[in-house]
Amino acid sequence: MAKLYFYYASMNAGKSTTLLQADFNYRERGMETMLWTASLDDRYGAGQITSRIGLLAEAHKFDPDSDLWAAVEAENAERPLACVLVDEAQFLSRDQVLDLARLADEANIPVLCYGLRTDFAANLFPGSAALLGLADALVELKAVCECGRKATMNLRVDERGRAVVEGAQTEIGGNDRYVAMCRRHFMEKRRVAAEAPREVGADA
Ligand SMILES: Nc1ncnc2c1ncn2[C@@H]1O[C@H](COP(=O)(O)OP(=O)(O)O)[C@@H](O)[C@H]1O
Ligand SMILES: Cc1cn([C@H]2C[C@H](O)[C@@H](COP(=O)(O)O)O2)c(=O)[nH]c1=O
Ligand SMILES: [Zn+2]
Repeated sequence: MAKLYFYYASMNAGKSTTLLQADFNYRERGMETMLWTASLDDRYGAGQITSRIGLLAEAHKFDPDSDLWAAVEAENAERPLACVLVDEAQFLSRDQVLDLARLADEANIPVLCYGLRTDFAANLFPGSAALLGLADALVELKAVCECGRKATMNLRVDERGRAVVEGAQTEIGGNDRYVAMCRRHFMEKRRVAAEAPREVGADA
């Protein structure tokens, strides 16, 4: 029976690299894959999965209205799929995760999702919460904090590198906006930022 996998990590842990490697493994054996990524993450051009080490591939784009069940079923009828690979899975809705689970259960297509566990405030993303609840297999990928511990958290920083403790959950960015850290250093940086006196004119 096919499974729904969730490969989760902080930023910079090699999620996109691992996805592209898995895709390559299937395709070099002559098997068909279907790649997806979030349309809102347009750092490298919408509809492209790019890893920091330079690998890249074209992908289908999902947004909150995308019907993943219908799109994958239609593709599978054209060319039988060995698996479906989804990057930026934290941005899936709960209903979309339910559709991915159904693709594994009813269409027998393995679905491999890659994404963040938590946001800059240590809260689960909707897609991650649904995947943690529904996936058959949870696999943690690892990044390293500046202190050498496992980096499980994502610190959002401003242009001067100071922690940002408030804001919208979604803010697209890369190494300029986020630093992967262990929990201890994540908490420490956020506490320092929360206690720092506000700059005069900061709201102007
Ligand atoms: N030039 C490079 N050569 C080898 N590894 C690199 C290079 N640049 C970045 N990396 C590594 O690639 C990883 C980030 O890969 P990526 O797939 O983009 O991460 P994620 O999708 O989890 O944010 C990090 O471990 C980083 O150290
Ligand atoms: C922590 C956090 C991240 N995001 C965004 C920033 C990036 O565009 C993606 C994650 O990219 P990855 O390197 O492929 O893991 O998610 C966000 O919108 N809000 C957050 O709190
Ligand atoms: Zn640390």
